[in-house]
Amino acid sequence: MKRWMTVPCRVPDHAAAAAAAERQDTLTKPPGSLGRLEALAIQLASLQSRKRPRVDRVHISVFAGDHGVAAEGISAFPQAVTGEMLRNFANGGAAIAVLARELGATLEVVNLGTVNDPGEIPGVRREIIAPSTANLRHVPAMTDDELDAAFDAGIRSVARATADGAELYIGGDMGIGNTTAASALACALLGEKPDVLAGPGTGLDKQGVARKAQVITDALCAHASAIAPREMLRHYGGFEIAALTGAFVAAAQCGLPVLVDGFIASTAALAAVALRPDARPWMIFAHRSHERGHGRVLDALQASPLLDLHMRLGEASGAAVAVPLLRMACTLHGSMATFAEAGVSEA
Ligand SMILES: Cc1cc2ncn([C@H]3O[C@H](COP(=O)(O)O)[C@@H](O)[C@H]3O)c2cc1C
Ligand SMILES: O=C(O)c1cccnc1
Repeated sequence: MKRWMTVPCRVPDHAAAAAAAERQDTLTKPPGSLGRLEALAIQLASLQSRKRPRVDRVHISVFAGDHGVAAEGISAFPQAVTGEMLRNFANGGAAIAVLARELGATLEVVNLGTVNDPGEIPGVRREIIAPSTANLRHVPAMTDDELDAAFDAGIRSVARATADGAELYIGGDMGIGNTTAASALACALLGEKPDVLAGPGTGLDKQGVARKAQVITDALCAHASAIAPREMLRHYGGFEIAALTGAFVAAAQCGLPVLVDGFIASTAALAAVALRPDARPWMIFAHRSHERGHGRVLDALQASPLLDLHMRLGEASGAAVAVPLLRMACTLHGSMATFAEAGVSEA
């Protein structure tokens, strides 16, 4: 285990949570009537160590990487799409680019290795590890060095977010074939069967999903010796998945709250919690993806996501859509009048 992984995560500020809870009960509403918005404001207060939390400054990092397992025909789309989407992120046409603009969030896109590499593009960071991971059906997806490089990419993105004064960190994924990698990783971490976790991804038909489940079954058999979470991540993961794992641990270590996106990001979060259980309090789960395995992963993390919009895109899009809810929770908490201020009678 590398040294950074041994650094403990910050402990949420329970006094700030208590102060925020106390303030909630003085606001002009029946106590508890704003439901989960109250809990969110209190949780953010404890994570930001502030009586009145804010999520004005949002940092979004989208990590892209290709997957050797794409050779097994487990995606409805060709592998070239990963590289092509990098241009679309940079040109502002991808879903997450539109949402980040709408939110006034910082969006950075990190190319960790794509077969159809677009080269230098303004607005895309090049942190190439290799053109692709290896085919996890037969061999480990990554070498030790590649895994560490992917972790580092995630850790560095958190450092940039912190330096930029971010109040919330969001991580996203782009990588054709990554629902297969994430499903395999989740199967390994949870001891679950492939047909419970494998879903259509970008739109496989029934036969395609059955093929995908078989590929994962073969992988679990080939890598039965990968027992420790780090080894599971190395054997089944991808560059972008490992970067997200590294980022989530790093964010928890430096006390930056994380809003977790869909199936891919949640599986990276599951790996992060397997590596460092004290990272879990720093995660807020944005939405329930329509991808089949997400429910099982959320259950394992004891997470109740904020939204269920049947989204199944990744790219951090589901997390971005949930940001306005966090902002409204903070604004209500910070700006509502108290009973005393408004001259309203209490119960
Ligand atoms: C145009 C396009 C944009 C995307 N943005 C995210 N994904 C998402 O879908 C892919 C995973 O699904 P699978 O495992 O079935 O390949 C990943 O790239 C993920 O980020 C996209 C997929 C496509 C096709
Ligand atoms: O929920 C996700 O993260 C997801 C689902 C399908 C395809 N790509 C990502």
